[in-house]
Amino acid sequence: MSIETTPSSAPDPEWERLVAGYQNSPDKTPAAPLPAAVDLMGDTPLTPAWTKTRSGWKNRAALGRINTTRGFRKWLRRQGTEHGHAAQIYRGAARVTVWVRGVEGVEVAKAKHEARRAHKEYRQAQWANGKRLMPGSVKDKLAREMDKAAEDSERAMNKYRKARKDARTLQSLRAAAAITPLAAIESAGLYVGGGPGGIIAAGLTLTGLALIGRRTTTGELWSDRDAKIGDGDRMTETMLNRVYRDAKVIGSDDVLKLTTPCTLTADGKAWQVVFQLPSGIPAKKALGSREGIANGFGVSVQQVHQTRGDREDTIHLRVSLKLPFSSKPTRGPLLEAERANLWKPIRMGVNLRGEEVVTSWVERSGLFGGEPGSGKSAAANDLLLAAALDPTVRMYLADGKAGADITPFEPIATMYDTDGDPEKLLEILQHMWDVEIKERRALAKEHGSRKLTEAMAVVDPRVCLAVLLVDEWSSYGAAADQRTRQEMERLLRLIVQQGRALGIITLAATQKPDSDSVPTGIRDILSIRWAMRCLTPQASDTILGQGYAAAGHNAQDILKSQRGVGIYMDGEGAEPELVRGDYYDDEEVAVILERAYRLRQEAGTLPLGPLDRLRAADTDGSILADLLDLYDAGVEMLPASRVLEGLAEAGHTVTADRLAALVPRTDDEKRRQDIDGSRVSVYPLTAVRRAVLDRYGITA
Ligand SMILES: Nc1ncnc2c1ncn2[C@@H]1O[C@H](COP(=O)(O)OP(=O)(O)OP(=O)(O)O)[C@@H](O)[C@H]1O
Repeated sequence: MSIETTPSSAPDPEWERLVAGYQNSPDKTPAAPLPAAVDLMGDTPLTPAWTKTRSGWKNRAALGRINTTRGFRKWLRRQGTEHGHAAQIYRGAARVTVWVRGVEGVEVAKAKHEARRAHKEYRQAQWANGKRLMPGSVKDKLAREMDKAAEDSERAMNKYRKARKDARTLQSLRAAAAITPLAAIESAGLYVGGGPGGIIAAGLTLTGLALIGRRTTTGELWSDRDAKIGDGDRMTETMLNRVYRDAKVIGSDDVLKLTTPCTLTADGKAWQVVFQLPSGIPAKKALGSREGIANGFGVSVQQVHQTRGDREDTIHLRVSLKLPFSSKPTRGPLLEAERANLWKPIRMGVNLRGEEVVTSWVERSGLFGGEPGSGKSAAANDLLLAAALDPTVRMYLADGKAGADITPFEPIATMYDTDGDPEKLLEILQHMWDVEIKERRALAKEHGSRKLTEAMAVVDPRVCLAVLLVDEWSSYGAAADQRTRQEMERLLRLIVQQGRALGIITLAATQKPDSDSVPTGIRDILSIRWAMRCLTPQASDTILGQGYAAAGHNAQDILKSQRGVGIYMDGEGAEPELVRGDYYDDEEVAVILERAYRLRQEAGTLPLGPLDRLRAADTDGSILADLLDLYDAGVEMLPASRVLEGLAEAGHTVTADRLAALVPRTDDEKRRQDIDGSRVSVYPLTAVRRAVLDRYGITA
């Protein structure tokens, strides 16, 4: 049987027909264009047509402006760091210099050391060889050693010279390598573009150096993406939803509707976003879940700040990258201010965004509270020092703690109590009610109004503001008997209520803000509140108002280290915010008060001292004032003859009988005393003071 075969190279028509439709070589024919896809979503072209409209261009321009401003702010922020361009250029120049110097210096130093050592050995060998009286064999040996040392020294010296020469050559080469391109660029710039070309070329050189120095010595590169929160993430929409879900503010299927994107604040200190909560979830729920939210972001509660927007479902969230207010406080403006005007709003401090918080105190009163050392007195100083620098303002100051906080104000205060004495506070309140309020009411009537205003003050110098500070009311309450306490409360309430429109600003400060220490009736009419760190949410609510702690404004959250920081509520209806008061240390307070004293001296508004008031009363008052002047410091009694003599010198004709009638003495005080060896009739200082108080109500 034979099998018919065909050679493999022979054409096979049947096979050719089968593979005719398949090509295994690249197709040279151009592919037919595919038909355009149907625009199912209706979103082509990619750049919507509206962007090319007038308003579209306007929007683009606005966006461009925003981006430019942001870019500039970022650049400015960067300049203060080691990534600033000046720092980069400096680093670049330093690196180039180091490179040009090279490392050959080590070799040269080594060779130099070797040469010195060899030379020293040669000198020693030479010295040994120079000795006389030694056997010839030893002398020969020493001579050989000396020759060898000379050779070694010569060799080491040559080596040192060569190392030095090599180093210089390499340094010159590197310097040429570094300088030639710079010189070439500069010359090209000058040649092509003249002066401007030279400047551009210098700019290029600096850019080159900045590029070389862009890494810090620790190898870090600049990135504005380092604004991370918590575990090191940037705030994103996904993160936000996760955090609010985990904190159980929204359900697991709910999503927050972002009104703005998550962005860094202009100062680069926090992330911020505005969003709407899903339908049916009140802002209160989010505001009350600060701990959970802080936990979700991995930051401390103090770093999370939420405020309600203008709608019940809108939240403004700010997450600070660092603990806010942990840096040094900024310098208050009063140190530089020549004078102040209390009719205008005054600066109290700065808020979280670093913006200044200003408040108008006209027709307002305030309550500052917080645990001891939280910064109440410093905060009160923001108002008191501004008031002091307005020479028209009368100041009434009382400190129940009997501390030293208001002592520096004594020379300019109309009345003050720094002893925590309830009787003295009562005297101040009585004076304000009987004199200040009465005079002011009459003045307002004269101007045909029920209020005293700045416009009236401009035309009538008698119209002015007055500040009443009652620090630590509770201490006065505790030290007073029931009748005095009730009277103090009654008067304070009347002064706050009626003095408001008549230009009297009342400020109460307390360490323990509860209803025992600040009577509710008074607390409710004090409209500006500042809650410094408190020990309980209840104490915080006592200052700010019921329900604020639950709504996320809890002064207990303020850290002990954040002194002078408090939740500030500037009048009715205002959203509370965290504010750090301006701080003036004791020396700064003294400087400001010295200026305040001078201003008042020039304006003639320094308060009358007790002796001035006594002199102004009547002739007897004038005699008593001069009599008090006779008692030098430390003198407790004066002989009657000396008193009569002193009064005659002061221009008063006073007989012994008239003096006895002016200054009544007890039987004990009338008893004669031994003075300079003789028994004489005397007038004790206490008797004179008593007479002044009984007759004129003045404590001298
Ligand atoms: N705004 C502030 N910035 C920085 N430090 C401050 C600020 N306010 C207060 N301090 C610091 O806190 C300390 C205590 O402040 P301050 O005396 O005002 O507290 P206080 O609440 O009035 O205390 P007390 O109730 O005992 O009188 C100050 O000595 C100061 O060091």
